[in-house]
Amino acid sequence: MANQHTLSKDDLRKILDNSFDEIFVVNRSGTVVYVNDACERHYGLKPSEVIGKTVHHLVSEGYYSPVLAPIVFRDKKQVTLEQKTHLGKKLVVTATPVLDERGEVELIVMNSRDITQIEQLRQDLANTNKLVERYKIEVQELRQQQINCSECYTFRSKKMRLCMETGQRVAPVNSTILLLGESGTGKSIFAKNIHKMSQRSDGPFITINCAAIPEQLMESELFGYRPGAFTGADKTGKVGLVELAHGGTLFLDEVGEIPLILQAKLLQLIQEHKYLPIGAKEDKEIDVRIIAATNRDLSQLVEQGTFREDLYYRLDVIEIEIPPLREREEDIIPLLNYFLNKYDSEYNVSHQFGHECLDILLYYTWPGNVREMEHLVERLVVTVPETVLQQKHLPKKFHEMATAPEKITTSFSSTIHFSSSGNSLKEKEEDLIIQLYKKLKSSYKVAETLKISQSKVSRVVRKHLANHPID
Ligand SMILES: Nc1ncnc2c1ncn2[C@@H]1O[C@H](COP(=O)(O)OP(=O)(O)OP(=O)(O)O)[C@@H](O)[C@H]1O
Repeated sequence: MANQHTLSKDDLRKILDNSFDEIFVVNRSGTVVYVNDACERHYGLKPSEVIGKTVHHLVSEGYYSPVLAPIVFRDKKQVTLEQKTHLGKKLVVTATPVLDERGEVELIVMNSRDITQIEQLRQDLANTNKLVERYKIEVQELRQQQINCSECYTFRSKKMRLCMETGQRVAPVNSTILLLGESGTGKSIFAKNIHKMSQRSDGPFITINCAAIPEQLMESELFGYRPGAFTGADKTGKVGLVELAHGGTLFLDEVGEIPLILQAKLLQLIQEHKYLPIGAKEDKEIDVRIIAATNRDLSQLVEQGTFREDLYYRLDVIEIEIPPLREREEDIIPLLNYFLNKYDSEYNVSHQFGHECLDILLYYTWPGNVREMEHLVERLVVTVPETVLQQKHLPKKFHEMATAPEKITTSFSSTIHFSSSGNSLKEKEEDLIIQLYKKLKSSYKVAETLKISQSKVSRVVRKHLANHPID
């Protein structure tokens, strides 16, 4: 190569030919006057096959498109565009005009960079992102299934999903959990699931129903006693339920019922992981995680003086409230089907819910929550010989819900009567929904007729017709 300051024509050619980007020069008549070796990669043509041809010829032969030169000749400005070649390459081409002294385009220098690979990478990345999104959904579904499968926990509602997510988050730590909720909402099964999701899952899960053990027996049942601890005691002593839970989870159901005199002992157990069995001289150490549940308002019990405030705060480290079934109607059908399958396979029979029957069960407010539903479904499975469970198979209270108080006559228009002229629009709308429901006996049909959502119909019907507890 020539000295550092001057480059020969050959040097310049070498530099241009070794440029990764294509350099493509056309003169004022659109004829290619120079192209470097990159053109072989882009078009599969040697420079000698391209030089001397016009851009129009190359484009009409289909080597690449679109053509940039005419735009640059017209605008006399730099233009950047994407081009595709017949070899499937994607190029980003910047065409720069070189003007003569009269301001006319003398040459156009085009610089083309192959972005096929970048494009491919971009495409791959987009596909990967799509895959990641899909996997995220699959993982979420698997996690949900896992939750559902462990202890057969069934739910679809957002409210229950949030509860479960909190449960999952706190399962691995040892903090005490307080489960709140009406009777039958599923607090015990929820507690079992937390245990299953915790590192203690191989250990025992011991339930103590504080309301079921007579007060005078509770201390010995819970904490056990040493041999000969008191008159009438078993000579070998007794292991308490608390000790049985060692290495696992102790579930204190209906904790609000625990007698005041035992609350101090429970407090010590939670705070120090120690307790004194009856008749023992030394405390016993224990490794348990405590989950407590109540359907009572513990703060009110504290105010009334029947529950220790310090114990309340100790229990209430993480509070999870399980909503009643009437506040999560999306769970009703999945739970009904879950129990139907469960009892059908238990009793080796086969049933399905008829539409009207399902409709009625959807509007029902379930004062006894999931427990009430489970008992009802078991009863239906056992007592109904037909395959399709119908309205007539339901207990009496459900029939009342479905019966219209006024006689509904033939045509739709003749049967809709607003009950009072002074009603608000909302009341009138509800009135219409109710009357139509009494006629059509299906929320789906009402929703379809009035072009409103089925859940709205369901809400209104429940409000007006379904507040009868069942037997
Ligand atoms: N989401 C659910 N999926 C499946 N079964 C459920 C679900 N929720 C509750 N159950 C079932 O409903 C019944 C009542 O639930 P559970 O005993 O857990 O309620 P609870 O809130 O602890 O009641 P209580 O306050 O009266 O002790 C149980 O048989 C339980 O297995």
